[in-house]
Amino acid sequence: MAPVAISEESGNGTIGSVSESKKVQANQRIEDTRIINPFYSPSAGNENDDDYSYAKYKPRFPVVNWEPLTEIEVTDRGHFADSSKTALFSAAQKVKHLTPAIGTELVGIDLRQLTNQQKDELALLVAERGVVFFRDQELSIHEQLDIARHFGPLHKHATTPVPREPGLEEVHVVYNDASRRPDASAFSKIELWHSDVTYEIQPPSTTSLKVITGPEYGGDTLWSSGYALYSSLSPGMQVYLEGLTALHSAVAQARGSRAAGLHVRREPVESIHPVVRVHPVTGWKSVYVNPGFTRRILGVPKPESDTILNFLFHQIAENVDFHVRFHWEPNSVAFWDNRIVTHTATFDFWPQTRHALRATPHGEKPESVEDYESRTGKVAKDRQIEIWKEQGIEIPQSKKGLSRARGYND
Ligand SMILES: O=C(O)CCC(=O)C(=O)O
Ligand SMILES: [Fe+2]
Repeated sequence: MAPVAISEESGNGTIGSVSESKKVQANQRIEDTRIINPFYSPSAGNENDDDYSYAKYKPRFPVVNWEPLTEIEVTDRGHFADSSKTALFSAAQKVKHLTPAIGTELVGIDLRQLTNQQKDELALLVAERGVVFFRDQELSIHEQLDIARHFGPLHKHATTPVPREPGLEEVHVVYNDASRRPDASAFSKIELWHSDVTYEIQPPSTTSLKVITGPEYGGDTLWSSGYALYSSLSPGMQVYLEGLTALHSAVAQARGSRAAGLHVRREPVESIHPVVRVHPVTGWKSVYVNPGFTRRILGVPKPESDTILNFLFHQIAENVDFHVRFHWEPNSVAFWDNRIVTHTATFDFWPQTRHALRATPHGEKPESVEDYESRTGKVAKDRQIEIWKEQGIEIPQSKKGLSRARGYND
C-alpha cells in the first residue's frame, strides 16, 4: 500500500505573511498534495470570520521547533478504578452500549463535574469499550485538557494545526469548511483508518475529541475494535501475530506537510511496536497495526508483510461487527483508547463546516504479550473469550485445542 498521510492532517492552510508569488507557489503545492491528504482546506481561515464564535480555535501552524520526544513514566489511571465503576455509572441517567464489540454512550453526565474517582472509572470504561460518548457537553477546551492531563502527559502533534488562541499547542484542531471540496476520488477509505500517531515511542491512550461546530447530518466518525479483530482470528494466526513487531512511521505525514509549504515542528520519527499489544489495565490482547502509519512487519519477507498487513487493514475497515459509527452534534465528546481502536471520519458534509478539538495523552510504551506476561505474571486474554466465560456461553470448538495452553483448552 502506498504510504499516505491521514485525516489527522485535516485543517486549514493559513500560509501567513508571505509574498503573493510565494503564496501562489504554496497554494500550488497544497493542491499537489491532495492525493496525500484529501482533508486539507487550503484557504480556510483566510476569509473574514468575525461572526464565527469559535474563530479563536481555527487552525494555525506555528513556526516553532520542538525537541524529539523521550521516554516518560506513565501509569494508566484505569489501574486505580473500581472495576464496577459505580461512581461513574451512578451519575449517569443511562448507560447505552451501542454494539457488543465497541462503543458506549453515557447520558446525563456533565464532564465538568467528574471527580478524580469518576475520571479513573472513565479511563477503565474506555479501555473496556474502546470508545465512550457524551452529548451536550459545555466543557471548554481548557477543561478538556485538564481531564486529558489526568490520564497522562499531553502529546503535541508535530504537523497538524493548533488553535489560533495562544497557549494551546497541545490541542489538535480538526477543521473543514466550504472553501475546499474534498476529492473523494483521490483516496481509498481503507487507507484513512488509523490510530493516532502510532509512530511515537509512547502513542496516545485515552484521547478525547469535542465537536464544536458540525453538520446536522454527515461528518460521522467510525471506530474499529482491535480487541474484536484479535478475537476474530484463528488461534494459529493469533500466536503467529503475537510474535511479530511492525514499523510505524511519521515520515509520509511530515513529507505531506512540507510539500504543502507547512512547517514541521518536530522531526518525523519511526518506532517499532508489537503487532499484538496488551492493554495494561484490562490485560486483553489487541491487534496494533493501522493503515495510516504501519508500514512493515519486521523479520518476515516483504510479500508476507504486505499480505498480512493488507489482510488486517481490510478487516479493520470492512468488518462491520468491529465498528461503531457516531453522529456528532455540536458539544458531543468522544473518548477513545488509541491503544485498542482505530478510527476514520466521513467526508460527506461539504460545503458545511465541521470543527473539532482533540486532547491527546501519552500512554505507556506498547507492550507485547510476552513482555506483559513476564512483567505482571498474568496471562494476557482474548476479550471475547473472557466475555463468553462471564456469560456462561460455551467457547466454540474452533477456539479450543488449537492454541498453546492459555487456559482455554477445556
Ligand atoms: O474528524 C474526525 O472525526 C477524526 C479526525 C481524527 O482522526 C482525529 O482527530 O484523530
Ligand atoms: Fe485520528
